[in-house]
Amino acid sequence: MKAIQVGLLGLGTVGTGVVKIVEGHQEDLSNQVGSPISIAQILVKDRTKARGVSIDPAKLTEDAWDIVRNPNIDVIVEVMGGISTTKDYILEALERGKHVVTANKDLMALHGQEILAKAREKGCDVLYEASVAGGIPIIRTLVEGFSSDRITKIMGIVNGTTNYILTKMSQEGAAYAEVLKEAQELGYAEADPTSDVEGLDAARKMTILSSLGFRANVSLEDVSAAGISGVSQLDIRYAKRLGYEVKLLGIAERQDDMISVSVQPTMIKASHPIASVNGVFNAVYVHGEAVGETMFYGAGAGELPTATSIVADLVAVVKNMKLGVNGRQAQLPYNVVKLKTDEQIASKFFLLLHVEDRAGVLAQIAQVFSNCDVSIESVMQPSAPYKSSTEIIIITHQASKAAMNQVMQAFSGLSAVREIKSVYRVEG
Ligand SMILES: NC(=O)C1=CN([C@@H]2O[C@H](COP(=O)(O)OP(=O)(O)OC[C@H]3O[C@@H](n4cnc5c(N)ncnc54)[C@H](OP(=O)(O)O)[C@@H]3O)[C@@H](O)[C@H]2O)C=CC1
Ligand SMILES: N[C@@H](CC=O)C(=O)O
Ligand code: NA
Repeated sequence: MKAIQVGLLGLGTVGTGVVKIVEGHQEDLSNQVGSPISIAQILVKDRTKARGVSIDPAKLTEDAWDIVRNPNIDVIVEVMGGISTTKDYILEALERGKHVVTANKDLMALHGQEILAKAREKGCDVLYEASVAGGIPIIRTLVEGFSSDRITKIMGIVNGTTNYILTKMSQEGAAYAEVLKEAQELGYAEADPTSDVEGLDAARKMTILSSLGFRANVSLEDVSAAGISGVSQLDIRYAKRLGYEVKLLGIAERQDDMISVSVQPTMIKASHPIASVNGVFNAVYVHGEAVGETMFYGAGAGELPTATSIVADLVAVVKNMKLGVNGRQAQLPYNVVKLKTDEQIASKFFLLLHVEDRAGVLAQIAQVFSNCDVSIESVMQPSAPYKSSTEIIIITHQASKAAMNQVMQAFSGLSAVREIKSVYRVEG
């Protein structure tokens, strides 16, 4: 039986995992697809570098075109990362009739529609399960499992690095920079970890999830993103005291034909299942009109979990090859995005203010909320380490983002408010 020939672009954290799984599970894999799977060629930057797996050096190349233009290669597995040049390799591979499996959320969030359109034109598969929530089969779930439903909300912890950092800060009081370094050493963080900590990686993943879940042409510019670099130990302590956890949440919501997609550090009720997702683990909560609430949990990054999704996609491609149905599954969106305005996006909010500690200040603060038509759910004045000033924590009822912006603006002109220390969206 002729082996399926795979060209592997990249032999880093994920690529090494792919080699281990394809080799270690070879018998199982070939039983499922009816042919052996062989990794025929591998792209690396540096052929002399020591690798975590034993590789026949003759398979290594430093020139991607050797693989992309190799007529014997059936499937390209892209785990090298990067956007512009990588897109050229993938489009050329598709042009030549090769199927593509990729973990590259940066590329799929920015150029997914173009790549999927080319795949469809050429009758090729492009599968990208590993690109969101590493080892959790969430893309397959949205596309196939929920094909019968209308999804109204997707809420996810989709970045392992930031969840790892927030968990260590919350459970061990660890310092941000130190934990980020650990996450990098463990292979969770992106080559440039700014995209993890500033929310861009999660925004890219939410672009992919919301496009698939809402079957709409969501683009990265439609997603508002904020990261965790401003989250302090104080915020985490106050959140806990009030029964919340701080998590970097991607939140995509749909009401009729209006949607909103955002990524931000969020205070989530400790009793919500997503609040107990810790460490490098990811979770995606999906609400559908018919199914109600569901949640999917697992490792969101790391060598073997991510490689599991890559190899599962490889199996799907080969099964399609056997059935002669490649290229039929590329999901092109058929709903046109209408983004909610700030007046239409509503949530509860947490505010931590540093204010003057004298008569009438609380009344002035309450007046601002009243003027902006924002209703207060609770107020707390914890004991704070200041002399003539104090801290006030306010949790609002549901309020529009626009109304909260007005509140902030009013506070910045109020002398009794020395500083708006933090503002969080509140969920659950
Ligand atoms: N790490 C993870 O947990 C996850 C990663 N991903 C995505 O998977 C992809 C790969 O990530 P990861 O394995 O962590 O990355 P690494 O940096 O560990 O590996 C990248 C690999 O690609 C090779 N490479 C990169 N650029 C070039 C180039 N221009 N020419 C030749 N070879 C090149 C490198 O070669 P060399 O080894 O010689 O340096 C290396 O083997 C990324 O898109 C990432 O976002 C997705 C989910 C989880
Ligand atoms: N850097 C990413 C890796 C997976 O996509 C993360 O931390 O989740
Ligand atoms: Na996944």
